[in-house]
Amino acid sequence: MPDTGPLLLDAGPYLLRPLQPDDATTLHHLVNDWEVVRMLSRLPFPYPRDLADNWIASTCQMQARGEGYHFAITTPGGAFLGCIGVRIQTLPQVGRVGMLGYWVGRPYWGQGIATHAATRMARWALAHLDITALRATAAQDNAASIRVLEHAGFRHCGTDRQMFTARGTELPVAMMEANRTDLDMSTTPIPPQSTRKLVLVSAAALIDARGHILLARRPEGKSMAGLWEFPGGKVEPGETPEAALVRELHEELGLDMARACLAPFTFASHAYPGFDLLMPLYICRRWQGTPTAREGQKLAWVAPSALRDYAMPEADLPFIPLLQTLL
Ligand SMILES: Nc1nc2c([nH]c(=O)n2[C@H]2C[C@H](O)[C@@H](COP(=O)(O)OP(=O)(O)OP(=O)(O)O)O2)c(=O)[nH]1
Ligand SMILES: [Mg+2]
Repeated sequence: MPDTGPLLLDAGPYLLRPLQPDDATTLHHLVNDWEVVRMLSRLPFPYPRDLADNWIASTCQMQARGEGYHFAITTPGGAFLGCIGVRIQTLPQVGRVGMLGYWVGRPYWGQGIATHAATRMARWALAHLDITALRATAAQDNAASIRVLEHAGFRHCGTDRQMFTARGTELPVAMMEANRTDLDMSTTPIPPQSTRKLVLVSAAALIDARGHILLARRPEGKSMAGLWEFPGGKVEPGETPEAALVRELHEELGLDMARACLAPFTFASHAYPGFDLLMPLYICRRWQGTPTAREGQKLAWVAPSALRDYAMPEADLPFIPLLQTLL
């Protein structure tokens, strides 16, 4: 067994420690959740209670034999949040690699826990284990997990298909890899919350007499080029969100409208890899002029039921069901 140093790791505000037999009840309670299990390739659903005991016992054996290292993710106070682990595999041509896997209980989603844990675990594994690289797979429909791996410094290295026991079918997966040159072992890659940039963007759902919504396709050269968005743009210093939107709709589409025609509808709050987006979405049914693509963007009037056919930035996805309900 390699010298791994103490197996109590700090992961930002969380802790990683080896699994213990008395974790079984909480582990079972959190993992026996369809939304969790459906993203994990080898786990059955329902997840039987005794599997939790057996799994924890097997992680102790794997660790003793130097075959795998599995940790509980906890708060500093010891509350159990999820699991993360690396299992060593020897692949032809590649040699020994660590397969990274993790899950976080649904009540704790959206807090960056998996990112902190994966970031720490990846660095720990490459620093302490005799492996050439770490690999991980995530179902293609698990965007959150793919983002976690990207944040932790993994690169996309291909696609594959994997059996997902709970879903009873093979699914496409993203294959991701990180080696020692991918990860800057000396620094903590997650910026502290205070250094992340918050970007305020105002956007509009322009709705015509038929109840269709105007989408604009972000042009080449802009970030997220090719995705369909709600027209709008960044709020400049000193501007109100409404004034910014009136200005943007004029600049981008040649429309004129009164601020009073913008009705606040909902907002998006989304953590992109490089910044946090806060984006109020206004509903607008009255304007002057005909929307004209002034920035080389494509425009489309889209029926609410067809919104899902247009690839959108991740931040916008929660808008779709809300607009479908409204219209
Ligand atoms: N306008 C708009 N931006 C969105 C949407 N969804 C989403 O994630 N964004 C992101 C993309 C950008 O990072 C940011 C808006 O930036 P932008 O590039 O459109 O800003 P802008 O119109 O002021 O243009 P620029 O002068 O900065 O190039 O918000 C959306 O539905 N509409
Ligand atoms: Mg814009």
